[in-house]
Amino acid sequence: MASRNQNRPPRSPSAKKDGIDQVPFDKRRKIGLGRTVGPASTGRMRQPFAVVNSRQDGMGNSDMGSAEGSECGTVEFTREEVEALLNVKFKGKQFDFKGKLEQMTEHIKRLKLCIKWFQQTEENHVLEKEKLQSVMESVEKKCMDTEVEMKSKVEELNLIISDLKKTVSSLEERVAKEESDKLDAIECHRKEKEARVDGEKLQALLSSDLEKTRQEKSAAERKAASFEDMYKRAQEYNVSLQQYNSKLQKDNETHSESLKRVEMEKLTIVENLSNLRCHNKALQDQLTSFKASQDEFIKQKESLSNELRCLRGELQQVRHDRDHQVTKVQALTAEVVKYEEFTGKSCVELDNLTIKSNALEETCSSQREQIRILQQQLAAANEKLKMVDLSASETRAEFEEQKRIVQELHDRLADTELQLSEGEKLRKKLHNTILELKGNIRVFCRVRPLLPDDGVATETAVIAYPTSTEALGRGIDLMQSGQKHPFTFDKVFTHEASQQDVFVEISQLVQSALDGYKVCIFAYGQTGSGKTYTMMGRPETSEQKGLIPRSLEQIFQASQSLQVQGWKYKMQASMLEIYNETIRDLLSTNRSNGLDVSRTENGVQGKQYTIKHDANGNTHVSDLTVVDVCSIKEISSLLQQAAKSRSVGKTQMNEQSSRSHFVFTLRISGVNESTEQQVQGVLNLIDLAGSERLSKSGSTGDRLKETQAINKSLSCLADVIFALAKREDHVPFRNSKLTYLLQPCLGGDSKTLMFVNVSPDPSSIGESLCSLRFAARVNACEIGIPRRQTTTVRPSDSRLSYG
Ligand SMILES: Nc1ncnc2c1ncn2[C@@H]1O[C@H](COP(=O)(O)OP(=O)(O)OP(=O)(O)O)[C@@H](O)[C@H]1O
Repeated sequence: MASRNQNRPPRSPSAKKDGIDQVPFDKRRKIGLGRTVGPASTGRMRQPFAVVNSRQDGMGNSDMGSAEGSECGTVEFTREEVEALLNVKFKGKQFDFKGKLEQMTEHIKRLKLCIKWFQQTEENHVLEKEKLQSVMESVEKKCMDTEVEMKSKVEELNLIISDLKKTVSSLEERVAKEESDKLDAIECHRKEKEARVDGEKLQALLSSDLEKTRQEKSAAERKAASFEDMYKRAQEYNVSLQQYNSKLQKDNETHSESLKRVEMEKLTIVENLSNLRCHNKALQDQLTSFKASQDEFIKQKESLSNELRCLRGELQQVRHDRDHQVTKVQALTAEVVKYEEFTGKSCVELDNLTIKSNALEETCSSQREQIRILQQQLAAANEKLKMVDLSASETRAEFEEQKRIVQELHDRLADTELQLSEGEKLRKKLHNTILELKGNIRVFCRVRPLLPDDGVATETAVIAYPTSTEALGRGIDLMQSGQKHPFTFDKVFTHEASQQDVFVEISQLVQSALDGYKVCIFAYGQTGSGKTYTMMGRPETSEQKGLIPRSLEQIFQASQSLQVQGWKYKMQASMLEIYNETIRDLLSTNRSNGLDVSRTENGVQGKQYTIKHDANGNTHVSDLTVVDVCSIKEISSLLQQAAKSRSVGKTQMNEQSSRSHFVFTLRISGVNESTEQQVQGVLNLIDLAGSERLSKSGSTGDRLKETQAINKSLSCLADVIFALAKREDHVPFRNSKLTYLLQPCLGGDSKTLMFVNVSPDPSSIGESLCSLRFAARVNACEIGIPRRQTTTVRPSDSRLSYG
């Protein structure tokens, strides 16, 4: 025991003053729940062992002796030396305790040196890492800046390029459009010209036709005039012929009268015929001549009539011709008018087209000018683009260079990270070794938020969290009457920490229950500090579920995913509470008035449960209901049943949930049929009753009895912790049901974690200080070495059973 005490770190005077067994920061920082299983880890601290050095002469007087003399920090260890140091075996005769003690002292000194060296190396590593990270960050920042700048430049350029491309394409489109317009206009112009020429030709033709027609018209008019003259003359001639005819008829009448007279005369003459025969003959001759002249006149008349008829026909023809010519003239006149109109229209159209053509020519020339300007602009833009390309390629080259540097730094960082991870592995191994040598219990502190019932403004906060690097996330300062009480734990959760945040920190611990470790998590703190909230929470809401439901969910999920590796798990759950130093089975189906009952020959009586620990450190409570569970659903219903059992007890006996200690136990047995491995883990999740000062509680009667029972069991817990901390020969585990139940967790080979729950309410500062002091003591307490329960089974023996 004396030699173990030499290994312990010196206590700070302030810690002593506070009555706290404080462990220095650096040492505690490495404290964790390692799970190294090997020849070294399976050995217990209390077992005798021999020292064997890596570069040794068999008695440990090796090169490491050089390290031994210089504690100032110039000593260095190689990996082999460290491993040799971790795997030392002490030599000597069986009962040469003195020799062995010396060897152990030597070995412990070397271990200290090694730990010191490692701490320095680790600090150096951390410093180097930080340096590298800062360099890396600055370079990455620079690089990112450059990248961002580049990106923005490239984007800008891309924008300019796209703008220019758009402009060019739009201009090209416009040019093409203008060209096509121009071509259309030219085509139109050409067509118009052709139409104009055709029109002109047509006009000329029409003009000549018109001229011809005019000539024809004038000829026709002349002809018509001549025909009219002729008609007039023919009419006149007709009139004269009619006059002549009437004259001839008159003459004929006169001649007839003359003939009559002649005949009369003939008669006279006949009378005077003879006389006148001659005369008659002459007269007859005269008559014949007259007849001949009459025939001739008749003939002449007939020929004149024929001529008149002809002339009339001719006149008719001329009239007809004239009418025809007049209609023709009229048609020609209309045609002339039409042509004149058409020619006028064509002229207007031609003028319009000429104007349009002129306008188009003007547009063409202006567009030609515009195209020229745009081409100039394009050339300038191309020039600019070239420049920009040049600068972009320069920037790209710079970027590539930066990228290369970043890559180099990445590589260096990866190397360093590799080194660090190697170091981390070594650190973990050393840490586990330290933990195993020290057998510490981990302590997490959780501060609940201020509740409306606290009735205190946040300004009067009495809890602060130090922000120094060494205490960040691990320190908590309690202010009481202007005095600061600093505490450091493995982890401190502020009032802002969620249930998930808390669970993340313990999930590894829960996982190790599946790996065959005994795991115990319990919550300690004054009434109303948040123990039940932390352990159970509100299982019905996913965000406020506590550690118990979350742990069980994880256990079932992990056990299922391990099935692919050949693992088969069997789980058994039990739940009990310790109320007034009495164990109560919360899953018992025979409950009466909140008490478990059993029927005996003498009638019904309360069950007496006894706690037993076997050689493997497994705890058994006689007659306790143990239920096989296969799913989280089953466990949830059991938890509900337990909650009901507790609440029944509460109602009947006017107790509060905090008036009893709640213990949930899950036994996990795993068999791997392929590797023939067997593990047995236990997960104990405990919600302790709330500590309360009698003076403050003002309890009386049953309530006073409960408070006294709680305080007694908690003070028994404190006694056990203090005895363990002082490494006393006798640890009073049996003084209370709670401590006896927790014996394997506190003094055995469990991985144990204590939550100390603290209320931020200033009126609770006294209790908070007590809780924190107690927790600090627990933190400094050395318990057994976590040991994994694993065996290799014969395939036929793979069925598990509990005693
Ligand atoms: N972290 C937290 N966030 C929000 N509310 C909390 C938190 N911790 C505790 N509370 C609330 O504080 C109140 C007291 O918490 P809880 O019942 O868990 O305390 P307790 O320590 O178990 O008390 P007791 O010892 O009397 O059982 C409850 O209303 C709970 O919801």
